[in-house]
Amino acid sequence: MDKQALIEEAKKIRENAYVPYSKFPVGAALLTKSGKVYYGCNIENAAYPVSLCAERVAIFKAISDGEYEFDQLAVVADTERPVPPCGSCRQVMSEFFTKDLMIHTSNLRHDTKSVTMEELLPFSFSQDDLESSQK
Ligand SMILES: O=c1ccn([C@H]2C[C@H](O)[C@@H](CO)O2)c(=O)[nH]1
Ligand SMILES: [Zn+2]
Repeated sequence: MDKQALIEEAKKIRENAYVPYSKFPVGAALLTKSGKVYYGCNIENAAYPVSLCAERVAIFKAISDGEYEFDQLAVVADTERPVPPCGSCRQVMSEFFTKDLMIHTSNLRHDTKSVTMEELLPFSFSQDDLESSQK
């Protein structure tokens, strides 16, 4: 599956978003190295901060299936510019994605900005930092 097809998948799953509060549906499609696609949409809650973004739903679904090898991620929302993932999602991505993994952010007009994990979250806190203090 190529980048454009993955963006289309993200656009489709966006329709399942549960967004009564923000009315801002987002879709994410995560391709594994084995060729499987994990889908995520944002799911909100009356207790606003409990809501989860589309990206994290897709990643957590994959991890809970025992999938850890990822190829690329697409994220789509109806924004003016390609939708930028939030900081919390960037941190979760950095836990599981290699620095060169491509993240394609897009809007409904298919304006797309593709960045690497390293570009999306440089100088990220990681397991290495924890380990370096556990001597
Ligand atoms: O990249 C993003 C940005 C925002 N949201 C969600 C969180 C919330 O449900 C709504 C408005 O912030 O959009 C995502 O799912 N992904
Ligand atoms: Zn997020």
